[in-house]
Amino acid sequence: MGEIGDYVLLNPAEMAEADRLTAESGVSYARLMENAGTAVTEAILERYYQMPVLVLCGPGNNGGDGFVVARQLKEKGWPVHLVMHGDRAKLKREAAANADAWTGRIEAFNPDLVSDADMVIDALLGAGLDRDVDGELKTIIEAVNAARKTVVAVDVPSGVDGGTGAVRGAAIEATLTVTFFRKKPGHLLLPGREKAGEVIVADIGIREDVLGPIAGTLWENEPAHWQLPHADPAGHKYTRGHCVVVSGGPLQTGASRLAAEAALRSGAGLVSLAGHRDALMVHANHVTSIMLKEAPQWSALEQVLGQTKARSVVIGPAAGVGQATIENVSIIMQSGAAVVLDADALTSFADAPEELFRFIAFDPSRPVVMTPHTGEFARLFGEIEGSKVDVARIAAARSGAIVILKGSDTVIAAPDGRAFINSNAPAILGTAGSGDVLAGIVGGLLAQGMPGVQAAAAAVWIHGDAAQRFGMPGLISEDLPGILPEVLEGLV
Ligand SMILES: NC(=O)C1=CN([C@@H]2O[C@H](COP(=O)(O)OP(=O)(O)OC[C@H]3O[C@@H](n4cnc5c(N)ncnc54)[C@H](O)[C@@H]3O)[C@@H](O)[C@H]2O)[C@H](O)CC1
Ligand SMILES: [K+]
Repeated sequence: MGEIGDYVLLNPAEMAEADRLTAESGVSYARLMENAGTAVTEAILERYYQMPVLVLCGPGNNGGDGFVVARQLKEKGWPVHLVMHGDRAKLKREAAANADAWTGRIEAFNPDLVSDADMVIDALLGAGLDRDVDGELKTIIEAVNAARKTVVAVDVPSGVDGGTGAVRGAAIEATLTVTFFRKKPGHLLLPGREKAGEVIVADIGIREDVLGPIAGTLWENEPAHWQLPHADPAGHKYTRGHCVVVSGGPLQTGASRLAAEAALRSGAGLVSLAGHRDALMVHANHVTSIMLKEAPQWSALEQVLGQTKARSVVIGPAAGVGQATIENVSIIMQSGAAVVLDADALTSFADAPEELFRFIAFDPSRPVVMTPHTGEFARLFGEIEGSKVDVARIAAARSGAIVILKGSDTVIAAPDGRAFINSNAPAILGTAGSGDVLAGIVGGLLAQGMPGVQAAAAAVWIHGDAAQRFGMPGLISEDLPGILPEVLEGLV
């Protein structure tokens, strides 16, 4: 496990600042570019035997890195062709110097060069991408993608915005991307993540201490960021916290039961399902260690929360959209318990999101975590401009809740601006009930007193790791709670 700072993600402006601070400390840009090219060459030599390679260089420093790679591979005896897009005479300083040091030809693009190569090095555009790709550049990118060669991208696949993961017009589909110093958000956010292939981070001599002044608040979600609650040897089920999960009606009990099972498996000392008697009778056919508490309406739920001393409450999974859920949310928000708002608990406020945000503001001392997918998110927050990280951060600030914006690139954002991009979730996790399990894991961790942001980030990672451990097609949500002990054992 690394340090938190290892997982910070730098957007292009922050990366430029890292370069500048490094240059100030006496490491030249020429040295950084040489090191960048060398890192790419080494990654290639570690993975591949010699083969015919086409290096594509663009008009900026990304192209400069390409000239370094071309020179080094040629020195190793590789057959290298090199194409430059843009005007050779306009290359600046270090890029121009490396173009001068290239002893081979600079060729004009022609699709046969792609067909004749077995590997393509993509050094067309990196952090300097500032507009959509079109014209010859787009033709080159499309020709490379159509040829299905091994493609090694320098820094980011050209056309992917390193800050947001957006594809600007067209983007290279890389097999391997070698980036420098730290990953960029665009390596983890879709669709950029799918274009990048394997991502490796190379040390090019940028000093670690430059991170201090940059002080990024966006990280890849990794266990280094959180500490699971210790099971105190002197503790008992009451000290490990009681999580109450609100049930749906008798024909909609599965979702809340999945959440309850996940909460218990995540280490909550006690878990209760609360709802109508009819629904509890259905649950009774399925659960053993989970308790059942009658709470046909908000006033009874208030009593249950008091009697159980609930430390966390999960509401939403098939809870029903409408007034009853709104009233339940209102009562839960005043109980002092940490709260997980999912699914129907979010949709119930589609017409009056400000009312929900007022409930959240009742008591800023207890965490509220909301777990929307994109549809639920839009119902509460409308259309927000920006990357998935921007959007989640704005929603967290506006609502006062910790927002888990779900997807294969789930983003966790806190009202104070801290955010995490999760990257360990396999595609098999997109299955019915998967979100209910996630809500339950968050509830289980909150019941044990874990701070809200950490509980949210840990739950998302644990959920992804459980699916990875299942590792086969055919995963159903019922499989997940049973895998949680294995995941948790790996973390303590
Ligand atoms: N970060 C580091 O420490 C180091 C980075 N290196 C490499 O440098 C690039 C970033 O270089 P920069 O010159 O800033 O940008 P680019 O090479 O990505 O491109 C700028 C160039 O491209 C033009 N341009 C932008 N968008 C388009 C477009 N859609 N179509 C056509 N042309 C476009 C723009 O006008 C400029 O002319 C970084 O990624 C690293 O690879 C260092 O070499 C090592 C140190
Ligand atoms: K590139």
